[in-house]
Amino acid sequence: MTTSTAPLSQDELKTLVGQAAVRYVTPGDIVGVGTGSTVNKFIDALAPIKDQIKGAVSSSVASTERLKALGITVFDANEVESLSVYIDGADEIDGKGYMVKGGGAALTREKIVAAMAERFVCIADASKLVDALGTFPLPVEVIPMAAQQIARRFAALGGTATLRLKDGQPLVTDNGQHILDVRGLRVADPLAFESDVNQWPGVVTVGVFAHQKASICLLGTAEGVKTINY
Ligand SMILES: O=C(CO)[C@H](O)[C@H](O)COP(=O)(O)O
Repeated sequence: MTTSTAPLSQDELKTLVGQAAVRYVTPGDIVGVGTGSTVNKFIDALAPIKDQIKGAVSSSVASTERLKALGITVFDANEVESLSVYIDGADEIDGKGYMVKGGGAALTREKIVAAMAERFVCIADASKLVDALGTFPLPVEVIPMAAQQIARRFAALGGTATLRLKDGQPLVTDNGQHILDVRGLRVADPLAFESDVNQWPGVVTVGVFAHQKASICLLGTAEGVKTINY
């Protein structure tokens, strides 16, 4: 008789990488924690070792609430000088560790916390690995009064920017701003693209993470968790 094993679902792959990320947490750490469904698995996996860590710096209201519900202390980023590790998901990650992030609208705080950390450990299921960034609609957090001006600048580059909505209204981020999702862009040079767009008046943060790229990716695959070092 032959037995076949069903392939792991995307959710199961997220659980695997969330659990695998715990080994990058050192006792006594304050851990940088990202946002999203994959990070939620990591937060859940932190719970059993919560007494071994000092706490976390969180990148969103949602992650803060989840951490606190598990009894993990959440520090304000201003109270902490640096972090040894920041753990977060991605919408896309390429072969150099450059990422697109912001599908969960938390990109600005994610970049701030990532910038505090010595290492960025990206946790992602295999669907997030890409040859080149640009298929996932690029999130850009913007000051509302600048949204149309910024959308026109993306149109000049060949992109189509749409205001992200929630319940029929413009989504308001944790920072009180709006999100544009830009389709049809090719991000050939992520470092230059990030620097350029971040200079546009009214852009709070562009969701290309090239200056704050991943140091390591824990990729959930059918064969298990693959560790990619950049
Ligand atoms: O950037 C993010 C949130 O702003 C997330 O890391 C990204 O959207 C991936 O989310 P998920 O783990 O739910 O697939």
